[in-house]
Amino acid sequence: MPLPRTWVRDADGSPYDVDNLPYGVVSTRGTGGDAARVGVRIGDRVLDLGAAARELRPEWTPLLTAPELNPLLAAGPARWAEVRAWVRTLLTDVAHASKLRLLGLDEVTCHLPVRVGDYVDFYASEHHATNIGRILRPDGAALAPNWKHLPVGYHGRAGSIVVSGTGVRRPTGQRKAPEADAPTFGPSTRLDIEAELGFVVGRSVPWGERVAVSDFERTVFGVAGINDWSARDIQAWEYVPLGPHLGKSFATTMSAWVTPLAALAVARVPVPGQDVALVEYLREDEPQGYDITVEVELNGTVVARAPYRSMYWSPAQMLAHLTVNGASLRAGDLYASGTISGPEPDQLGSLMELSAGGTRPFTAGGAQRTFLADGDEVVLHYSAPGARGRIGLGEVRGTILPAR
Ligand SMILES: O=C(O)/C=C/C(=O)CC(=O)CC(=O)O
Ligand SMILES: [Ca+2]
Ligand SMILES: [Mg+2]
Repeated sequence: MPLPRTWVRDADGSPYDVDNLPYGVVSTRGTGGDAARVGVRIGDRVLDLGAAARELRPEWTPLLTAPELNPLLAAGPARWAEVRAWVRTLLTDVAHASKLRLLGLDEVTCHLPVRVGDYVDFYASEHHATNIGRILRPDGAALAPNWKHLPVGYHGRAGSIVVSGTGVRRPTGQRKAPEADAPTFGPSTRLDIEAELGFVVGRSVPWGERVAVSDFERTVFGVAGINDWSARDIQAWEYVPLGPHLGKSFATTMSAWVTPLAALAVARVPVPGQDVALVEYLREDEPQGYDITVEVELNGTVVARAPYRSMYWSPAQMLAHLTVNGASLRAGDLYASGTISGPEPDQLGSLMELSAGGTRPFTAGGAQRTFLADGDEVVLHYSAPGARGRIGLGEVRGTILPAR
């Protein structure tokens, strides 16, 4: 069966074709702007879904005219499928063209797409965990004894999640060189990135219930790009024994576009292989990940291509773990995979790894770098195989502003 074609100019065959259709929240630029509402990206345009609902599906107005995706997320998987099928019809049947409003990407402001409730960050890459473990704990085992028995994670700070394009202020805090007697206070000198994949929860799950690994696809709505900015000097001094805190809570950048799982069916791949027996709630017949690639660009130079398909833990296992103690989920909760690093030296998702703990500078944008300098711009580009060529999952962009 031939794949449906869109009537939207230049969108057919582009990374944002009708097989993709990620959701965002947009308002129109210009005098005063207008109210933020849901939009769908098609080519280099945005379908105003709020306006389409008002005109054509008034019963869906509450889901699609909100300034956040949360009402759509909360509507559940049957509704997600209906809305997606409807959008595809609108964009493939030219009879609808005159009733729709398409906005240029350059005409809109993209807002944080989700009001994030709780945010958890995992540590699911064996390559990353091994590399970081060696750098932070050179005298211990690279992987802690728990690492292959449960997806290690911590609760992050939802309130400092910002949308792609937001400037990131260099944080100030305490840090202590290993040989120093006492800590000092000042701007971080080891500011880093972490290229991650975020999973946006749709279905609410009441307090006391668990999510089985088999319920992943009806619980998670879609994925977003995440940069978990990390101040390595602050982190190294503060993290014992409770884990990451102010070294990470100052900012986390999220892509403007949330790609529904429905768009990623072609990108499903088995995880590389889990080599220890797991307790029952983490057992998945064939744990599946995604063949998503993150290109890490620093000041215009691609410094790494991080392969999500190399992650050890599957997103379904992370979700099952997150709720096994009865913790509830709300529409709009977010969990991130942890830094994506592959086995090769050009597949590392943090500068800490790319610079061997700050000991081996590399070149980006014509200059030497270990960690980030003020004014540096980082862009993470996400893509995956689709039904006809690669699909785009948006970008995560941020420029470092000097410390206050
Ligand atoms: O091993 C540690 O002490 C710290 C690890 C991290 O900083 C990584 C983290 O935030 C989780 C991840 O992104 O993989
Ligand atoms: Ca992280
Ligand atoms: Mg962070």
